[in-house]
Amino acid sequence: MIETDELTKAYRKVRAVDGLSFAAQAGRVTGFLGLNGSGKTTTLRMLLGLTRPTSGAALIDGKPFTELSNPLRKVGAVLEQGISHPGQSGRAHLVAQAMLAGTGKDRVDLLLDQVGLTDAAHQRTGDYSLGMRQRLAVATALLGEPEVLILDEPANGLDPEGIAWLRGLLRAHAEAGGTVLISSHLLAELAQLIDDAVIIAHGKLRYSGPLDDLYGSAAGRLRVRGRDPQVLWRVFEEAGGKVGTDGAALEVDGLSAEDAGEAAFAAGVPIYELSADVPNLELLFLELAAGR
Ligand SMILES: Nc1ncnc2c1ncn2[C@@H]1O[C@H](COP(=O)(O)OP(=O)(O)OP(=O)(O)O)[C@@H](O)[C@H]1O
Repeated sequence: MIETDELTKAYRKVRAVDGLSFAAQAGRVTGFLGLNGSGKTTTLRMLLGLTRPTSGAALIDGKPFTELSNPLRKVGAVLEQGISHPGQSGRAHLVAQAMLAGTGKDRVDLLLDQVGLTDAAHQRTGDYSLGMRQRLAVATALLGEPEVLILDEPANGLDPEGIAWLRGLLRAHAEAGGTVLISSHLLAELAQLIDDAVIIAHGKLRYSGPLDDLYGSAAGRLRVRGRDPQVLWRVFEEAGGKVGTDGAALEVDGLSAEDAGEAAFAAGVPIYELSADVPNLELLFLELAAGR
């Protein structure tokens, strides 16, 4: 499990991270979301012991990274891409990283296969596409068979096939009991990958919880047409809805389609049309992430 408690990092002029408390649970894939400059990388760096917190705690299984007995085996991380030497092949890069981490070279070919780079194993990483570099970075993070994965913007540069691959990999890792924390500045990029979302703005927590609950809170507006709009207007308001009209149909906020249908049925008014807008998750994310 990954946990932060009132985590704060103050630079001279900015509080990059400001009293941030959240947890990423084992067995779940957690998205760490915020606009550019909201403090994501600073938080991940504190979790990885690369930046010292001004106050508060950044913990992995209850301990700061620097106090873990075997940190490279416990935590695999992708912080920025482009860490490999451009003249080195993907395979040579992984072999060198395995030596550095003391994990042995046995898993290198298996990992190349797992991230879909077997055919490009001997190609110079300088010639890799952005998506291939992301795959290599993920392979590097997996070298020590870590329980915890921390990935900064791993979906950046991946095409739909790459996203599907990443989803499968992260899902398998979580299902095996691992903890996954991945950051992005786009909710849409992570929507298919994550179970839980942590959203920050200006270093402060704005949302933490299941992605489904976020969808729930973004319940769409209903559009209703029926035989007697005036009666419907009244019964929807009595049921707790906020009612308006676009001239052709009633527009109802704050009621589920089920509640609206039942209320109309109870009032004896036939319904001709009842539809719900798809919740605009990106809009909701932008509102939360803007931190207003
Ligand atoms: N070493 C530093 N010295 C001074 N200010 C810093 C330092 N590192 C980060 N900051 C500031 O802290 C804030 C948060 O930066 P951070 O890189 O953590 O955000 P981010 O959410 O990861 O953004 P991005 O998605 O652009 O990487 C920014 O205002 C940044 O300018």
